[in-house]
Amino acid sequence: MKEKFLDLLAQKYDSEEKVVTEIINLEAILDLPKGTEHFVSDLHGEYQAFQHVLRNGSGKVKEKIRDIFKHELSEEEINEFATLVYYPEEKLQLIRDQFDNNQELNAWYSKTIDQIIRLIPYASSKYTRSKLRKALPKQFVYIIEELLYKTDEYTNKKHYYSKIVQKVISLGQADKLIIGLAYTTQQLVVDHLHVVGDIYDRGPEPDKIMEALINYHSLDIQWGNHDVLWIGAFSGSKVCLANILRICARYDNLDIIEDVYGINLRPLLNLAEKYYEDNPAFRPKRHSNKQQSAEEQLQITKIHQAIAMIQFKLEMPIIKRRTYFNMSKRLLLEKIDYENNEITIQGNTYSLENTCFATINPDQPDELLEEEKQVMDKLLFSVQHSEKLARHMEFLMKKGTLYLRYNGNLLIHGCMPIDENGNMEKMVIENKAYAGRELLDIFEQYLRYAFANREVTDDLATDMVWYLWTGEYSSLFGKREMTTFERYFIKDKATHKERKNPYYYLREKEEICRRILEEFDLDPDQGHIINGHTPVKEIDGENPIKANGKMIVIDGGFSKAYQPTTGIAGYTLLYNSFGMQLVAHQHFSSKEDVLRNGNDVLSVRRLVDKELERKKVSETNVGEKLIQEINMLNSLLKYRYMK
Ligand SMILES: O=P(O)(O)OC[C@H]1O[C@](O)(COP(=O)(O)O)[C@@H](O)[C@@H]1O
Ligand SMILES: [Mn+2]
Repeated sequence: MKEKFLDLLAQKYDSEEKVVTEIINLEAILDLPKGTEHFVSDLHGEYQAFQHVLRNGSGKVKEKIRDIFKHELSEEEINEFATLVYYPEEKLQLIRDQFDNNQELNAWYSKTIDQIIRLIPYASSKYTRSKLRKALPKQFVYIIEELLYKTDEYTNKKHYYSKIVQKVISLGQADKLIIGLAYTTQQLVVDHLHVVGDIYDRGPEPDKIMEALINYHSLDIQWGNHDVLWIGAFSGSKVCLANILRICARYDNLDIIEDVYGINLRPLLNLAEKYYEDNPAFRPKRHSNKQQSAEEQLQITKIHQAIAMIQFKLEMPIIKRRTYFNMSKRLLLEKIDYENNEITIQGNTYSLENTCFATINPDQPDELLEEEKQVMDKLLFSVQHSEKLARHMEFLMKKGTLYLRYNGNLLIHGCMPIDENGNMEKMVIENKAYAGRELLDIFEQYLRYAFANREVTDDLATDMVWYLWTGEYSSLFGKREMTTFERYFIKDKATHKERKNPYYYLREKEEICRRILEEFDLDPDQGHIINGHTPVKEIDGENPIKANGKMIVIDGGFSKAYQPTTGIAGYTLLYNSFGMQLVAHQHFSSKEDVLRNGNDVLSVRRLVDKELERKKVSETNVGEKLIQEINMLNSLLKYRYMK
């Protein structure tokens, strides 16, 4: 077996020199400082704010510019230059408009090309030449390398370099070169991105975030509860589908469904028009600047009710067929006194407000009307046949996992379900108990199975994806129940409360975090848990760094809808060879504001951890793989060349 494998490897490395060169190359990489990891979470459709953070590397781009040019450029010029690196196309356009003759513009080009060429070696100092080459704009690799590797000792070459730059400008290539190098810089500053969940829902442009991620050079995703809801819908779960439509209606984002993913909402609208009226509890949240007519608002309000009622009905058969989901408390449509418009929950009776029960048969409240059934069948068909959605969901599956162990840290969107004593909570699935890492692994297996078998819509795997959205032992939800029904129909706020898993107070304790890290076979002295999911209320003095630095919560709320409660516009985390830094972002106004005023509200930094010695690639996940490769190549060297 081993010989067979080595024979195959020998096809690629077909000479002694090739094997040796690769070994030397890999050994050299192991000795380089580790690349910068960038962590973001809870993007919630806020593409503009997200891409800004992505483009500025949470402040790293400006930091590099400042390091090099602080003695040469004013703060204003540094801001200008940084903006050019973030948004090269738009910034170039603005700059071109400022000059009224070509001579001045060309002088600007020449100065700028020189500056950006000086930035590249600094930004790439941690990488091999080959990695840098891969990050360069392809059409200009030769020219850029000539410019990069100039040495001042041969002054007679100086003329030659300025000739190259002049030629680039006179041939009208300056813009393209600057744009290419700006993206190279962005790419060099962050080596790898982690998206710790919740790309979808609430904000208006999750699809654009997905496109940006698809085009990003290196990343992984830990699914959030909202992401699995979309995966569930695509995998055939009608209740997940009803939920995503309900949330889109609630946040006035139905154009994502219709215009972006091409799903026809007409049948749903017809149903909604037939059975529903205006209803204050279902009017869309006004959080965008979108202009909307009264008629449009009314339509959305009706759709919102139609789909919410379908959702409540669809939940019931699942709760009944999966008793171990332990959700019988959520069979609310059965607990309603339809004559008196009241509901009794755990012995307390509440009157119901803003009800819209026209499609409910009180004798069998979970029964869908024939029309409702047809609407859901059509919607599911269109969802599963949307090419764009398929591409986005496939990418989520390819890059995503429920949790990730990476460079000693545990990345997980929500929580590890634990009890008051910090023990891993057990869930019995099909007569077998699972807890801790095993539970998360089985959840992920079900999710992958549901995705692979999309034509089946009511098997355990498909139901389980919905459980991940709302079940008490879901590591993504982390609460005991979701009180959507109560929030629509019951005034008493006490019924709206969603009790959190004990994890959310116990994670303040170092001891608990250490136990969880151990559960995942991670070194508790070295590792951290990195969570998203729960907005950190900076406004109330909540600290995102918990448990003596073992726990870091980076959901500061990109989501505009949640910013008033957090008082901040999101946290991100950076982890480079010197340690970890938490970055707090202020409210992002707009790209236009950044472009015109260089307004790039500087992020506050908090040091999470400082490495005593600079961390090298050899100590990382990537390093581990490289060491394995080196071992294989050494075996090949022995086997083939007797060395
Ligand atoms: O703010 P909304 O739209 O009412 O949503 C509230 C619902 O969202 C959730 O908080 C889940 O979403 P998050 O993952 O963003 O917290 C539920 O627990 C809750 O019922
Ligand atoms: Mn979440």
